[in-house]
Amino acid sequence: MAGEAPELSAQERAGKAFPVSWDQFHRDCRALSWRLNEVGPFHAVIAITRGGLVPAAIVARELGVRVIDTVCIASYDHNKQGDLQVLKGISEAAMKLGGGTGKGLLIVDDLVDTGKTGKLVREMLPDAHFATVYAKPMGRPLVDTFITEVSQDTWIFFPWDTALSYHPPLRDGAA
Ligand SMILES: O=P(O)(O)OC[C@H]1O[C@H](OP(=O)(O)OP(=O)(O)O)[C@H](O)[C@@H]1O
Ligand SMILES: Nc1nc2[nH]cnc2c(=O)[nH]1
Ligand SMILES: [Mg+2]
Repeated sequence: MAGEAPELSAQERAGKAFPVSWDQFHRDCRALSWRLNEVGPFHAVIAITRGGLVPAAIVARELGVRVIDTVCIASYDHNKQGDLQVLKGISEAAMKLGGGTGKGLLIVDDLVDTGKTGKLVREMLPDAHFATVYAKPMGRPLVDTFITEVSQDTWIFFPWDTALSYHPPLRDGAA
């Protein structure tokens, strides 16, 4: 049939799936906190929304940090990456705590993929420490601390985006 092939989403292009349960995510965030405890103390945590909110809450709890700010960035519309849009910047109060360059601040996100989101936030806070739970090779050089590396052709499914559902058996007719 004539016509263009439908554009593949980032998730379809990735091919491999890496589903993460709440338990696993919590364990990985605790492991991240252990590593960050060697680096801190931090004056404040800056969560890159929305995915960074969940690890930021866990890490802030473990490290005893009570000042939490957000930088709100939209890039993936479901699973296609578009232009980055900063919907809310870092607050004046958090900027002040980081001396204008982010020194002593901890940026937290769930993952780096292409690194575009992380690069943008690093430009806002060049002296901050940037931590993610997961990292793909393209974004990895931007991150100071992370827990698990997954291949570039893997799509990570977070527990807040998924639900338990029926899975058919491997062998046809075995159901
Ligand atoms: O390294 P990159 O290729 O820039 O991708 C990484 C970003 O993509 C996801 O956020 P998304 O834009 O999907 O928004 P969300 O956090 O609101 O889900 C993820 O939470 C990271 O912030
Ligand atoms: N959930 C999810 N969001 C992403 N945004 C960019 N890469 C990913 C990924 O692997 N999983
Ligand atoms: Mg995000």
